Amino acid sequence: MSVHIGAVEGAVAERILLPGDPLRAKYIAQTYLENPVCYNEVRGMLGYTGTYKGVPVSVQGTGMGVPSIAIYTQELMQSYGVKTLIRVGTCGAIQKDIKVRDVILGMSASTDSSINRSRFGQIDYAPTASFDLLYRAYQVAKDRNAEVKVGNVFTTDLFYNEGIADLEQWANFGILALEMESAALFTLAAQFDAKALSILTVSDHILTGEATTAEERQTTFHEMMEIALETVIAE
Ligand SMILES: O=P(O)(O)O[C@H]1O[C@H](CO)[C@@H](O)[C@H]1O
Ligand SMILES: O=c1cc[nH]c(=O)[nH]1
Repeated sequence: MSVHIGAVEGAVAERILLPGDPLRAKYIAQTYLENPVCYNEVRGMLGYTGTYKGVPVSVQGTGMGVPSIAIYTQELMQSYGVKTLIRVGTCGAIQKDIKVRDVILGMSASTDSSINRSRFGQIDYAPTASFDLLYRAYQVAKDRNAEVKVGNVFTTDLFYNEGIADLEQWANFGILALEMESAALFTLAAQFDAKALSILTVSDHILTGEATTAEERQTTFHEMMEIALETVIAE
């Protein structure tokens, strides 16, 4: 057991999907995994292990934001030996040519979070996904004829950022979408010599105001879930 995860040793697979929403974790486990067993209910942050096409795979909710995902991913790698981590999250698009429900592979994650400034002082570290996972996910998407966008996402501490964030500047510098966890995931995976990637579905468009419902975010982003599962078992 670790501080925030109640699983016994060996109960978590080396390969894991990480949605922010614990009910998305439950949905993925019950929809895609064979014989899913719930290994964690501490704080309602559900975690399951089962098999996907015969390969042991876990799926663990991480909660929202950098501090929350940092706790879960560090404990998963440090206490349970997790080695391959794919975030399956939602994001808000800030580019005109990206639509609601599009899938984004996060290659890198810029951030306004202070967490890496605490770690690295004046150095601007560049949180980067695993090339192996990114390449594999891109191939999986192409084989399925799924269009994916690949690029730099923005991990923000502020979900409600009206009047604070300069979205136009971020868009002009190539940011595809905003979310709240990838920079921490990529940084910690590097520290623990693990591989990480973020696969995101656009749940809302920040420029147009188009949005999906909580129910849709929980249960309908199948393209992202299936690309992630096919990628994680190939590692
Ligand atoms: O849908 P998830 O994976 O939680 O991701 C996004 O949704 C939450 C905000 O609504 C943040 O966690 C953000 O990163
Ligand atoms: O972090 C997020 C997630 C979805 N939509 C947003 O605008 N921000």
